[in-house]
Amino acid sequence: MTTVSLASLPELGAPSVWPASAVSGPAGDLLVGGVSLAGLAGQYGTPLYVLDETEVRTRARAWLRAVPGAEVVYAAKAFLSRAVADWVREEGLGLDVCSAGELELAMSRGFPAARIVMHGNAKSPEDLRAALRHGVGRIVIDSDCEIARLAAHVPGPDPQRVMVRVLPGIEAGAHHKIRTGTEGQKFGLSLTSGDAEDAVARVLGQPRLELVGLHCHLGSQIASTEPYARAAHRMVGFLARIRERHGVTLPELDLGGGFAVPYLPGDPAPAPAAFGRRIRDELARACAEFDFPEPRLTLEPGRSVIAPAGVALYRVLSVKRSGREVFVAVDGGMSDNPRPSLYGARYTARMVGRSSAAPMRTATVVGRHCEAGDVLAESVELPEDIRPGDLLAVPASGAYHLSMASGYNLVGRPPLVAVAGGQERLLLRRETFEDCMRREVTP
Ligand SMILES: Cc1ncc(COP(=O)(O)O)c(C=O)c1O
Ligand SMILES: N[C@@H](CCCC[NH3+])C(=O)O
Repeated sequence: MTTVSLASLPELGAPSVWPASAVSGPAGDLLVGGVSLAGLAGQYGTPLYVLDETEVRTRARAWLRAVPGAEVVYAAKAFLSRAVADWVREEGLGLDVCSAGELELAMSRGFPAARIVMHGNAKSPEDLRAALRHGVGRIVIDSDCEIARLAAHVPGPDPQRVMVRVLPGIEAGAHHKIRTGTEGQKFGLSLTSGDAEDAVARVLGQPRLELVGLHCHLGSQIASTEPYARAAHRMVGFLARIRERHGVTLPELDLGGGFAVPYLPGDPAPAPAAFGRRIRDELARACAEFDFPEPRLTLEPGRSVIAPAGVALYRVLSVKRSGREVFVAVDGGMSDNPRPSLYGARYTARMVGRSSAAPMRTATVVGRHCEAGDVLAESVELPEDIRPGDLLAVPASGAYHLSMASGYNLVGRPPLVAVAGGQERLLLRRETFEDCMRREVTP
C-alpha cells in the first residue's frame, strides 16, 4: 500500500471555492471526499462531474441551523437525482419542484409529499394533476388563470393548500436573466399593480383552495442579505394588509432561494447563518411594526446547498495561441455548463493529476462546441506547459450544470460520481451516442 501524503490547499489561495474535503494529493492530484480526481477521470473518462455527498449534507444541515423552526426546501432545479433526493430528505429538508418530472422522481424515493412545494409560472395540466394526485404540501400560484384551473381539479374532500407568488419589486441577483423579483418579467403577481391583491381575493373565494401564505423569490446568486430584509418587510406589510381587508391572518411566508456561493476566490457570499440571522431579525422587526404574528418561514436554497459540492473534470484537447490570448480547449463546454454563455458566469480552474514547475500564465478555458461563445473560464492562471491530455478541475460546478445540460452537438451528457469517505459511487452514467439516437424515429 502506498502512503499518500495529503495537504490542505494553501496553493489554491481560497479553499472555499472547493468542497471542504478537497486536499492536495501526490503528483498534482486533488482528492475530494477522500477520492483522487485523477483516478476518477481515469476510471470514468471525461468530462466527468464529481459530487461530494458530505458537502451537500453539511450545507443542508447548515441551512436548517440557520433558520431554527423554519422550513428549508431544497430547490430541485439546481440538480436532482434519486441520491440527491434521498440526501436532502434524510437531512430533513423539503423539496421545491417545478415539473411533474421532478415531482415523480421525488415520489419514487418516498419523499413525503407534505414537504414538497410546487412552483412554475406555467404549470402544465400534467404538472397540476401530479401535484394534486400526490397531495403536495403547497402549490404556489403564479398567475390568475391558474386559480380556477387548479380549483376545478382538486380531488377533495380536503382543499389544496396554496400560496400566491408575489412580485415584490426588489432588484437582486447576479444577472438580469436571473432576477425574478422585479416588474417586467414572467414570474409572480405584482404588488405595486394590485395583481397580487386581486389574486389573493380570488383564491380566498375558492372553497377548494386553502390560502396558507405568500411566496416571493427575488432571483439567484444574491450576494447580500439586504434584499431579503427588504422582501421580509414588504411581504409582512402585505400580510397585514390582507388581514385588514379580508380578516384572515395567513400563517406562512416563503421568501424563496437565491443565496449566492463563491465561484471565484474572494467572491462575496454570506454563509447560510448570516442570511438566516438577517432574515429572522427583519421578519421579527417587521412583524412588530405591523403588529402581525410571526408567520412560519420557508426558504428555498438550491445553489447554496449543492453548487460548492460539485467539481467538473475535463481533459485538455488542444492549446492554441491566438494573438495575445491562450486558449485551452477541453472536452466539455456549454453542453454541460451553459452558465458562462447564458449569464456571463465566471469560473476558475486548476490543473490536476500532474505537477508542473512551469510559470503560470493567463489562459481562457474554452469548450469543444461550435460556438465562439463556448467559453468555460476566462483569465485562469494555468502552468505555461499545459498540454493536451492534462486534466482540469472546475470547482463550484454542482448547481445548474447537469440540470441544464443539453444534447448540443450530440456529445452526450457527462456522468456523475458521488464521493464520500474515500468511496465513490456512480450516480449517472455517461449519455451514449445510442441514448442520443434512441429518441429519433427511424426514417
Ligand atoms: C421559486 C424558486 N425557488 C428557489 C430557487 C432556487 O434558487 P437558488 O438556486 O439560486 O437558491 C429558484 C431559482 O432561482 C426559484 O425559482
Ligand atoms: N439557472 C440559473 C439560476 C436560475 C434558477 C432558477 N430560477 C443559474 O444557473 O444561475
